[in-house]
Amino acid sequence: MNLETHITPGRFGGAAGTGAHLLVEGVTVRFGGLTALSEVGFEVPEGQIVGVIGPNGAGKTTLFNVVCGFTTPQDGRLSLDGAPFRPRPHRLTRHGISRSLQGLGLFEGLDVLDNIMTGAGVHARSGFWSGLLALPRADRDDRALRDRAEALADELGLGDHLHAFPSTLPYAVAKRVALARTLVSDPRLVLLDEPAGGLSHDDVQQLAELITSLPGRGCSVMLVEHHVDLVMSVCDSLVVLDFGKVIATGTPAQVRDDPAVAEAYLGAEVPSS
Ligand SMILES: Nc1ncnc2c1ncn2[C@@H]1O[C@H](COP(=O)(O)OP(=O)(O)OP(=O)(O)O)[C@@H](O)[C@H]1O
Repeated sequence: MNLETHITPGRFGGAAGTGAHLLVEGVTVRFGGLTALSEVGFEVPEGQIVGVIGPNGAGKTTLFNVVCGFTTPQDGRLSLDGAPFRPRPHRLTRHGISRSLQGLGLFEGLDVLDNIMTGAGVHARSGFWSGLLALPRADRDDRALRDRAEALADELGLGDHLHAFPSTLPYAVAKRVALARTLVSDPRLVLLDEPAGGLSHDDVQQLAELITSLPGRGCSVMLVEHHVDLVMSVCDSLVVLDFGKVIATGTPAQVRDDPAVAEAYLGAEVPSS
């Protein structure tokens, strides 16, 4: 479906920076006898959009899970802005990182605005005790977060849906709510896992517009995606995985012309544009 809304230029609040620098080195993950990732290395430079692609079972989700902290590699290192980084899923926002998972993952009992606000993470709120005791600082923080979530919802064309519940929304709108939730913490690195899944051609166009706006808003982006056209059109560089190994890296044009990539996608068309 066509949302008939467009991304309103603007920013999500906070000063635009350059985005974080993520470095992944020598990451190996084994599940029993199966090596899902073998000495994988790549980087997401400051303010760049880096796509991770590869055929089914190549290791994309496993790599995403390593960067989110869902999976601990048997070997390898991560660093963020030059410092050693050991990701923990519930502490990502403290590092200025935000992620969107496959599908929606929205809270059915919360309306759109509250769903977006959950993306700020607990650290954005006042301390537990001041919140529990309803101290003024908790109210102030809550209002500021609410204002930020509303402004972001407006930017993403969700202003008319603030008090709707997720189950009443068309899929593409709900997907946009999930993205707004990812962005409300004002991240410096956004990790996107198949954001185009289930979207129509027009919706993917709008998603491309949003993703390409992120570096200008102080975000670096790691994009794991099956939708090769999207990846080719928005990414500064690509990492191609096959059977858990990096088989190619480079600009979209370099990767498209790489025979190893064509072979890995055997039968699948590597787009010409
Ligand atoms: N928890 C797990 N236990 C055992 N094997 C796993 C586990 N997670 C992934 N694998 C295996 O690791 C390999 C890489 O899987 P992964 O899901 O990372 O690939 P992918 O590139 O994301 O695939 P797809 O595009 O189909 O989602 C596959 O062979 C998969 O079966």
